[in-house]
Order: sequence, then C-alpha cells, then structure tokens
Amino acid sequence: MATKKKVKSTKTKTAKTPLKVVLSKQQKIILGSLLMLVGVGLLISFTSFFFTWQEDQSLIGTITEREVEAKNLLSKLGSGLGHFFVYQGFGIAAFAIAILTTLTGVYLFFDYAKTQLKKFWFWGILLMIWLSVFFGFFSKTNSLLSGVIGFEINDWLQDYTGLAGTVLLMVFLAIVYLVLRLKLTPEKVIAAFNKKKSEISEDFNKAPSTANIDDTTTSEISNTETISEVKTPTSPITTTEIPLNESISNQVEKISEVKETIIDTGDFKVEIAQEEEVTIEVAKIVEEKSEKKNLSDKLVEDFGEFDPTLELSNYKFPTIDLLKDYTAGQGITINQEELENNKNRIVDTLNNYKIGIASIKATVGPTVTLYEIVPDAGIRISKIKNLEDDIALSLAALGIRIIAPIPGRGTIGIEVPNKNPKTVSMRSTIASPKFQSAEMELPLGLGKTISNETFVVDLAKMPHLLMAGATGQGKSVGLNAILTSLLYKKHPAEVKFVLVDPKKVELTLFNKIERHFLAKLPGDEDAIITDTNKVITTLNSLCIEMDQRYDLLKEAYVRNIKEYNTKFKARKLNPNDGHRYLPYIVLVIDEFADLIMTAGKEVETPIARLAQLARAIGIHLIVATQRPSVNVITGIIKANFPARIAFRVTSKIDSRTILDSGGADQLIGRGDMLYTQGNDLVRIQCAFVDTPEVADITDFIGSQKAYPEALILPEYVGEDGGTTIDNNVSERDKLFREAAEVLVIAQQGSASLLQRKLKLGYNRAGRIIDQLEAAGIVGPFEGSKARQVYVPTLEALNQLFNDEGNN
Ligand SMILES: Nc1ncnc2c1ncn2[C@@H]1O[C@H](COP(=O)(O)OP(=O)(O)OP(=O)(O)O)[C@@H](O)[C@H]1O
Repeated sequence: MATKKKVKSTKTKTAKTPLKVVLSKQQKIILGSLLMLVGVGLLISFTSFFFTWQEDQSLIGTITEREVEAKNLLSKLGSGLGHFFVYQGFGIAAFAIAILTTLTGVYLFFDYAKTQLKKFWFWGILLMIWLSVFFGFFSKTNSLLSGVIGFEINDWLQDYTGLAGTVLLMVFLAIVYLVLRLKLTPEKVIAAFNKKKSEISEDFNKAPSTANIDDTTTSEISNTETISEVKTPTSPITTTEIPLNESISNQVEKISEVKETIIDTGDFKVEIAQEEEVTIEVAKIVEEKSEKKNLSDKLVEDFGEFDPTLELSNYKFPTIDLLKDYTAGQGITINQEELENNKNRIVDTLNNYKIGIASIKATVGPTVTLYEIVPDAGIRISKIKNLEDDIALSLAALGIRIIAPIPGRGTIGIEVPNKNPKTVSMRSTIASPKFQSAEMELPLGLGKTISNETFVVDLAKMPHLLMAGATGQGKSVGLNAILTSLLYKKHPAEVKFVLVDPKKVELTLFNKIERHFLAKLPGDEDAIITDTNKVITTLNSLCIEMDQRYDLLKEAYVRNIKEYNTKFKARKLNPNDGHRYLPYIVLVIDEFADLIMTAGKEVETPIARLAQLARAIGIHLIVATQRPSVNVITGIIKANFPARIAFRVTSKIDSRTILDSGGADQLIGRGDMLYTQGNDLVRIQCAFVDTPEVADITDFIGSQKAYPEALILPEYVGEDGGTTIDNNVSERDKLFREAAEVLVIAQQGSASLLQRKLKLGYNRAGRIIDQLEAAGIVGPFEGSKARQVYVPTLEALNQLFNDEGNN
C-alpha cells in the first residue's frame, strides 16, 4: 500500500517539469555554515541578554546610535536580538529558535535529508509557544521567562477560561505533544512504571534474599548438582527449583523471602532452600515492537529517494519559444461556403445512386473535414463504400476517405480535404494541456486529430512503432516530432536514443546532444550510426543490454522497468550488486528498407528479438521506411509492431502492407497520416517541426552541462572471432586463388558454389572456405545464409594477393 502511494507521488513528480530550487553542494556548505554561525550567535546573544538586559534596557530606542554602548556579548546587535526574541517574543523558550537555526545549518552543511528537519521545526515552534505560554503563569515573578507573547497568550486565555481552564488546556496540549511527538501511550507509561517499580523492589529485596540463599548453601543442599548426588532409591525427593535466570527475574516482580525446608527421605534429611509465599506476578507482556522500517526506508529517510537526475540537477528543459508558431496564433477557420458546397455535392452524389440521407454533420479538422452521414434506414453500408471513387470524382478532390461505418458511432464518415489546409505547429502540440499533463512514460505529441484534439500517445505502451510513407510525405518531420516530444518531456537521465540513419543527413542534428541523450557502442566516435555493419553490432549489443536488464529485473523480483526503477529509487536495490537506474532506450531506424536490403536476416533477427521481448525492459523501437513492401516489412516484423503510422503511400498494396487496410494511398501528404495501434485508424495531421527548430532545441540542450560521455552500450563480440585455421600461405589449397575469384565475382561466400564451379568435393570446398576466411576474403559462418565476401572486386583481390606476395 505504502509503496503504491509512493509510486503515485513519483509519477506526478515526473509529469511536471520540476520547479524547485536545488542548491549545489558548495551552496549548501556555505549556507549551512552561515546558519550554524547565526544560530550560535543567537545562543550567545540570548544567554548574555539574561544577564545584561536590565542594563541594556535603557538603550532601547537609541540602539542604532554608534556611541551607545551595550553590555551584551554581541553588543547592540545581541541586545537588539535578545530584546526582540526573548523580551518581546517567547522568553526563555526563544532558545528554541537559536537551536533550530543551528540545527538547520548542520543539516545543510552535512547535506542530511530534510524531512527530519521539517519535523524539528514544526514541533520545535509548537513547543516554544507552549513553553512561553506555560511560563506566562510565572511571569509576575520574572517577566523574562515567558516574553511578551507568552504572557499575552496566557493572559488572554485566563480572561476567557480562567486559571483552571488555562491549566487544563495546557495539560491537554502537553498530552497531545507527548502522544504525537514522543508516541507515548498509557501502556508504555505503565510498562515503564512497572519496570522501575520492579527494579526498586529488586534492589530492596536483594540484600536479605542473598543472605538467606547463602545460608542454605552453606548448610546442606542448595543446588541441583548436590541433589543429584544424593541417592534416593525409595522415596523421591521433591525439589522445587527456581531457575533464576535473567529473563524470569525481570518478570517476577516479587519473590518473598527464601527459607529452609526440610524433607524427610527416611534415611536422611535433605534441607533445601525454598521460597516461601512465592507469588509470581507476571508483568504485562509488552509486545515486542516490530521494526517497521527496514534498511531501505532508513536510507530513504536519511538521504531521500534516489534521484536519477541529480548528476544533471541543473538541467533545463527546452523552452517552448524555441518552437515556431506556424498558425500565427490563428486556429482553424471554418469556410462556410466550402462546407455547404461539399455537403451539397455529397448529398447529390448519393442521391444519384438512390441513397437517401437522414442527417449530415461536419467536423472541421486542420487538413480534412469529416462529414458524418446517417443514411436512410435500409441502406447497405457496402453500397456507400463502393461509391468511394464516384464521390471523390464528384467532389473533385484528392484524398477522400470513406469510413463506413465509423466505429462506435453508427454513422458513415466521408473525409474531404480542406481547400486551405492548416499546418499544425509542434509548438501548439507541446503547449497543449493534453501533452503537458500527460502522465505517460514516453509521451509522443504526434499532432492533431480531425476534431482538432492534440493526439498524444505513450511509446512505452505501443510498445514499438512502424512508420512508412513515400518520399516527401512527412516521415522525417514525423520522426523529428517524436524525438522533440521526448526531449521536451524527459530528463537526460530518463531516456537515451540510439539513432540509425543510413541516409546520413536526417538525424545529424542530434549529434549535439550526444552526451545528454544518446547511447553508443564502446569505442565508437559517432553516436549516430550510418554504417550497416555497425547497425548489426548495435542491434546485437542492444540484445545483450536487453538480456542484462532481464537479469536485473529477475533479481529484483519485478516485472517491468517501471517497477524496477521505482524499487531502485526507493533504495531497495543495492548498486553494489550491479543494480542501476535504467533509462528508457529508444532505437530509431530511419530508412529500414536500405538496411534490410543490405543486411537482410542479420538485421531482421535481432530486430525481431528486440521487438518481441524488449517492451518490459524499456527498449522501444521506431522503425521508418520509404518502401513498405512485404520483403522489407516481413511478417515477423509486422507481428511485433502493433503501432503503425502511415503517411501517404503510392499504392493500395503498400497501404495494406503497413496498415492491413487501404486508406494511406488516399492521404494528401504533407504530414497527413493514419495511426493505428491494432484496432481503429485515426487520421492525424502530424505536428510540423522544421530543421532550424530542431537545431535550436539541440543547441539549447547541447550547450548545457552534460554527462562525461554518451551512454555506453554493452560490447558485442561478433562470431567473427576468427577461424582456428592459420593464414598460412604455403598450406593453401592449389585452387585457393581460383576459388577466391569465383566468390568475389559472385559476391557470395558459399561452399556449394565452389563445389559446383570448381567441381570439388564437399570437404575440400569447406576447407578452402575456411582458408579464405583466415585470409580475410570471406566473412564468418552465418548459419543458413551465405558468408559475406569482404573483397568487392577482382582488382581488389589481385591487390591483396600482390601485397601478400610482397610480404
Ligand atoms: N506535418 C507537416 N506539416 C506541414 N508540412 C509538412 C509536414 N510534414 C512534412 N511537410 C512538408 O513536406 C516536406 C517533406 O517532408 P519530409 O522531409 O518529412 O519528407 P520525408 O517523407 O521524410 O521524405 P524523405 O523520405 O525523402 O526523407 C517538408 O519539407 C514539409 O514542407
């Protein structure tokens, strides 16, 4: 329950951009020492005031004059402070102010958690007021005891409730204090009282009882050892043994005098010490207090929750004015004439096909207007759907989309593009309350829906996003809008990007925030990956990171990154055991088609693995492609990317590949897009963020203090660890060179190709392939796929052999 509450509170904390003043370590030390000295100064001046106030009294009013001499140890300042806090204020209780100020200084100086300090101040001030009122009873004998405030409150209370009433009220307040502050309960008081009582009675009884016991031991039998030595075959000896161990002695309140008892055994007499009138009073069992606070709670109390943002605690989120307002403050304007015309054309067209309309309603969006039609009873929906092209023709507009029926509304929607589409600026999306108050892990402000609502989705819930769109339709702008959203909402400690940009131009601006927001491979210079081979290494490295994160989650007994981080923040996971705060990792791949074409399975396999498993551990994928064909967006990729964005594509087939339905081919471009998360399609006008704006944002972030380096991903050592065969030229097969030429020409490192072309047996071909690998001509074994050929042309191969010959 308690943890639940905590989670909630941290949630709200992260949702709002923090505004609290955070002091640096140096500032804390300076302020702390200043407060400590002020506190000590107050202590000196108050103490001194008690001895000198009468002499200094005459100075009041003239205290600002330099010639005047005060007796207080802190001179006029001390006398003034004493007069203000002690005489005019709270009397002797004013010392609380001096003590609390000193304490505050100590807390700041040593950077202790502030929660305890707040409690000290709260209770300290209350106690001070109570004491000054209490001393008000005695202020007639000494006016300094209560100060003016204490006296006045006491006097006021006595006027209204009389002396008895005031005393009762003060007693009540004292009880409240004792119960709430010192957690005193009647049981505790009684237990303490009983303990004291038993201690006293024990002390009291000790002297005579020991004397008696001594007597008996010296006489005959006094302990069990001696009794066991006594052989008593016939009649058993009744012995009363009282183990006087410590715990019982505490509980036994009263043991009366011990006296000698004589037991007749027949043969001889045994005298044992026996206590007379043993009355055992068992003290009330005091429930052992169960320790409510474990180590983590104590750590949190002392140091506060772990704050991942502490290292960059002065980090400033980008300001809204870095973004341009493309609407120039204007919202959507409704063109009544256009609406009327479109409505008439729709009605006429449908009437031509004998479809009557019961009602029609228009919702004007930034780029399209939705006309919702309720057809007359008995009209088949498929009939309207089939008329899509005819309606489009009669409206003479590109990008008509018919939604029949609109899910959950029971109407038929016809989306008609506006004559003057409006740009939705990123600024309005970021500034919208919906985005600002979004309590999401990774909120993305994508743009505005047809009903002009800002559309915000959580990438963490998607959990991966596939984007497609023909060239120039707004894909890059969309990617920038996504990255901008995250930059406006997330601290560098909370999210890291892995950017793959084969086009080498789209994402370069983000290089400036490398040490804030990017992750890269160990030893790499650039964080933004443009080379296909590096993409493979990066993806595999992310798979290792994923596996490591799963191990951490398993050890922490949690199911996902959110629970893990909450537990880590509550200091329940020990960093010495390898636990660390886990930032979200967002992998962005622009131009996925290029990658699949060049690296195929090598890219597809780790992507599919990440997409399948990475959601729980906070790695999310955004994959964009120009060519949404089935050999790029394969079944396995599609199955793991339920969230998809389609900008305008060129054919219905492409639309089906990306969305599993048509529609994307009917869009009008320029950021007009369809979004689906597995069920409904939502038409959105993507927020527009231009390159200069992105540059301003990255400049703004890049100019701030950063981490020493980008987040370093785990090292991935590929299977190309080298073959066991030495690159020994003399031991090479006679057909080595020919084989190399065959493979370089075919650009395919397969043994079966050699078998066919050179008419070799399987074993010999395999051996030659190994030798070629050792020589660095072909890549390592890659399962069912042919090995890569590292030498691109025959010229290069000749060069390689020449170099070898020269060495
Ligand atoms: N949301 C939008 N609002 C208004 N205009 C847009 C929007 N998105 C894109 N555009 C316009 O379309 C142009 C091309 O967009 P963008 O560069 O994003 O296309 P693209 O799909 O990434 O193209 P390519 O695949 O060739 O890189 C932009 O320069 C801009 O003028």
